[in-house]
Parts: sequence; C-alpha cells; structure tokens
Amino acid sequence: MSLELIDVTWMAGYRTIISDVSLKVTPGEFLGLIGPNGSGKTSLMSILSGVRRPFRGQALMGGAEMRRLGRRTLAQNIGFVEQQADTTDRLTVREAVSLGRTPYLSLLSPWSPRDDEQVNQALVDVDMAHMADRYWQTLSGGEKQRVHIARALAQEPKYLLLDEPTNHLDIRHQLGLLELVRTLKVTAVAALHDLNHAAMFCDRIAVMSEGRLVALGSPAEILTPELLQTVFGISAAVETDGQGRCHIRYHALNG
Ligand SMILES: Nc1ncnc2c1ncn2[C@@H]1O[C@H](COP(=O)(O)OP(=O)(O)OP(=O)(O)O)[C@@H](O)[C@H]1O
Repeated sequence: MSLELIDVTWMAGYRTIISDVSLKVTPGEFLGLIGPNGSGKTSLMSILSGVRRPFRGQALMGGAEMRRLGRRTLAQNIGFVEQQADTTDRLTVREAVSLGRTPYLSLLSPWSPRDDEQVNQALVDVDMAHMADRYWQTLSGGEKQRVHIARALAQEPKYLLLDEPTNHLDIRHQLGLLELVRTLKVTAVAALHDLNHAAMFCDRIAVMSEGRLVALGSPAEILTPELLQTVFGISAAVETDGQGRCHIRYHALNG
C-alpha cells in the first residue's frame, strides 16, 4: 500500500501553489521533503495527508482516491503532525496523546487496555512518559512538539507525515526523533530544513522549488553543490563518507 500523487495541482484563490506534482511514496521508506521557504512543502504535505484536496490530479492511498475515503479511514492510516498546532483546551499530556486513539473508538469498541498500551508506548517513544500528568499549557515548545508526535504515534499510522518535526527541539531530541522515525515500522514523510539531517536519516529526498517537484532520489544523488546552488542559492561543498552518506559544508554567503 502506498501514498501517491499524480499530476497534482493546488491553488489558493487564483494563485497556483503546487504545480503538476507526481510522487509515489514507497512503502517503508523515510522520505525527506526539502525546499526553500514558500516552495510548497507544507501545502504538499497537507495534500498527501488528505487534509487538502488537489485542484487537479489525484491523491491516492493504496490506489484509492483519498477524496472518496472517509475521515475515519484516513485517520486510521495517516498520522499528520502539522506545524504550529496548538490547543486552548485544558488537557494533560496523557489526554492529548489519547486523542490519537479517537479513530479506533466507537460505541461498540470503547476505550480498552490496548488503547492505554498504545498511549503509554507513544509517551515512552518521545521521552515524555515522566510528564504524562502535566498540563499542555505548562509545556515548553519542544515538549509540546514531542506530545504532538506522540499523539500521531498513538494513532498507529501506516503513514507518518511530519511538517518540520524538529522545530523547537534541542539537538539531542532532534536526533532522537529522526532516529525513532527511521526505526518505526511506518512509511514516513518529513519536511525538513536541516539538509544534513535529511542526508543522515532519509532513504530518499524530494526537492520542492516554486511549487514544483524538481528532484527526487537518494541523498547522495540529490544533495550536490549544483542543486544547492540552483534551488537554495547557496555555495557548499559536499563530502561523502565510506558508507555513501553525504555531509554538507556550507560556505558563508559573503565569504
Ligand atoms: N491558503 C493559502 N492562501 C494563499 N497562499 C497560500 C496559502 N497556503 C500557502 N500559500 C502560499 O503558498 C506558498 C507555499 O507555502 P507553503 O507553506 O506550502 O511553503 P513551505 O515550503 O512549507 O514554506 P516554509 O519553509 O516557509 O514553511 C507560499 O508562498 C504561501 O504564502
């Protein structure tokens, strides 16, 4: 089962934000989405998640058009952690993560010990179990971000979509989160600004520029000095280690 976009265009008013993007997310992979500010990463993630519908083209999950699948089906398959999500509700951390179980609950299938297990595991995965009884409003930005991710993990998604998930996180938690995503049995797509993190953790990288998908491939194929110059307007050297992993060394803009 895969997520796929076929010739997708999305417009806001009369402005084209996403142009003719075709992209198939391979089951089990960790796909990084990179591109300059305003290049369309968030817009593309919201189409991949089923939150937004393409203006033209198709967004498919397991070969079925997402627009024909119910919200519950989408929520049982796709966990989406958006940027700047917040709540004014007076919730504890555990209650916020428990919301991830909503797609599985009904009158005939009420809250069970298995739901508790999923919530506990998600809290452990993001290193927030010790704060389970704290109120959401009292958390730091990074702690809130980890709770968002735990809520998505509690959904037991097949696809985990993360929009700039390392925002607000200290470096240890950034690395821990990306390592976690890589080891989970999910297909993951993450919009990332740190290109070296994309190189370290992603199987493939998709590059957005001005609403178009301009490159897609392994980190070593994608992260070349030429692409960094063309898409980001920067000068950099790219080193490759013995295992084929690359590392970008940036040059100062006015150096
Ligand atoms: N609802 C909307 N109405 C009008 N313009 C929009 C809307 N949503 C996005 N845009 C515009 O579309 C472009 C792409 O935005 P998007 O948030 O997808 O980019 P991004 O690559 O995620 O950027 P960033 O790296 O800054 O988060 C931007 O110019 C943005 O202003």
